[in-house]
Amino acid sequence: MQFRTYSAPEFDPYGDSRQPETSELWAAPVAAAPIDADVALPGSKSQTNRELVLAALADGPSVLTAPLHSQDSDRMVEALAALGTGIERMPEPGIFGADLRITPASELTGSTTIDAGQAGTVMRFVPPVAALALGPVTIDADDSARGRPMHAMVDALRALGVDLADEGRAALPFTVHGTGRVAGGEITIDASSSSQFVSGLLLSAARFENGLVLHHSGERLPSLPHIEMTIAALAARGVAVETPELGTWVVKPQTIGARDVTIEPDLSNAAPFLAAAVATGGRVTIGHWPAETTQVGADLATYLPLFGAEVTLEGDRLTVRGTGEIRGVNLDLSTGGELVPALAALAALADGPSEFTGIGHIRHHETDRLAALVAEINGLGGRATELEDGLRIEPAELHGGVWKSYKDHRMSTAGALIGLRVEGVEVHDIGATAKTLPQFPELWRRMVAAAEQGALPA
Ligand SMILES: O=C(O)C1=C[C@@H](OP(=O)(O)O)[C@@H](O)[C@H](O)C1
Ligand SMILES: C=C(OP(=O)(O)O)C(=O)O
Repeated sequence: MQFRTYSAPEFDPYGDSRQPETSELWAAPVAAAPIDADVALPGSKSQTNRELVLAALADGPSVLTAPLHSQDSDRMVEALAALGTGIERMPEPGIFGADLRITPASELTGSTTIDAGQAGTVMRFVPPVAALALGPVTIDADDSARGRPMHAMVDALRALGVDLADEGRAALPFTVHGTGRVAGGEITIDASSSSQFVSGLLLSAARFENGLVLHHSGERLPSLPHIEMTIAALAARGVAVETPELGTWVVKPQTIGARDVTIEPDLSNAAPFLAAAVATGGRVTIGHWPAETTQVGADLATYLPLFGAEVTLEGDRLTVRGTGEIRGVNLDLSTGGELVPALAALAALADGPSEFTGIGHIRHHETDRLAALVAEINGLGGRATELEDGLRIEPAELHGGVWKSYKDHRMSTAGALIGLRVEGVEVHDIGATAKTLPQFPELWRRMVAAAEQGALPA
């Protein structure tokens, strides 16, 4: 018998991840001394949400150890449970919440509504799963996220033979009229606004009757490491994705294997913490750093030395030491758009000019991140300008003021980073960090406090 045991967290040391936007201003703590801290981080959003989808489509139960518990992962759990997946919280939670046991539905069922919240991974990974369910599935998102691009997914599903009602808008909300089967076949999409269209289609493709031959036709393809993460997650479950040429992926119809997986810490959420060491000439160490990973946050180990930091990896502990100097950098961040807010905040504190390019697509993230970063950095006296596909940030004396988050978790953490060095920065809506890291305010407070009291254990 199918069971649906997912319920509100009994163990949630940091409160409800569904917390509403707060209108309060959060006084960003100033680092009175160079940061000197060990920081432990919860699981990767991108890995958690991929493994949840694959576990729901697999041929038997899977256990996820150390998954993320945040708004984005909660929305994914709820979406898959609404389609009939059994998701059970295991006893004896770790410091960041319970492990999860996922039991696939014998038949995915529709006649339900799914709320993607703000999660790009839910809005782009779940529609193909909904197409495999029997009955209509309406997918919606927060008001602030309804404008995020969905046309590539709408067109792709229709080309694969799926009946989809979108009132001609190619945007959320829309209804997928699942019949319990997807024909599949060969299609071409333009994924230049988000790699998540490719990942979302590949995750479900092995369950399509004819598999999938997917071509990307746009002028650029951002976030390639995230597509590699999708391919690696599929490979670990026995599903081969062939890439006969750049921009083409082939998946044959096959079984997705059940598998127990330990989720890595979220290395993109490591960005503001590691950058804090650079900003204050201090030290931050993050434990459980994976030796090998497809997470793009691993590139921080090559990016931060360009700003003047020293980076060392001893065992599974990555340490960043600031040298007191913060250099300007020129970086193509097309592979790692989600690192931009933290690196732009660091650049705003640098002694020389910086340029970040290859990131036009981040105008479609939680907010238009190029416009938001320019507005907020300049609002504190900085000198940031928008480029066609990026940002230029020149040195300037910054002053305190309100830093707006635009409901974007990475804007909130970028404001906190500047606030370490600039007195009087008040972040509007630090609660936005609940999207992927509900513990952020507490972890940040402890990191800053550790500067005066000695390092906290990871
Ligand atoms: O597949 C994923 O898990 C993600 C892919 C990327 O999306 P884009 O390609 O839209 O930038 C990234 O920015 C996002 O945070 C997570
Ligand atoms: C772009 C991001 O999120 P999403 O998965 O919602 O696209 C992000 O976390 O930086």
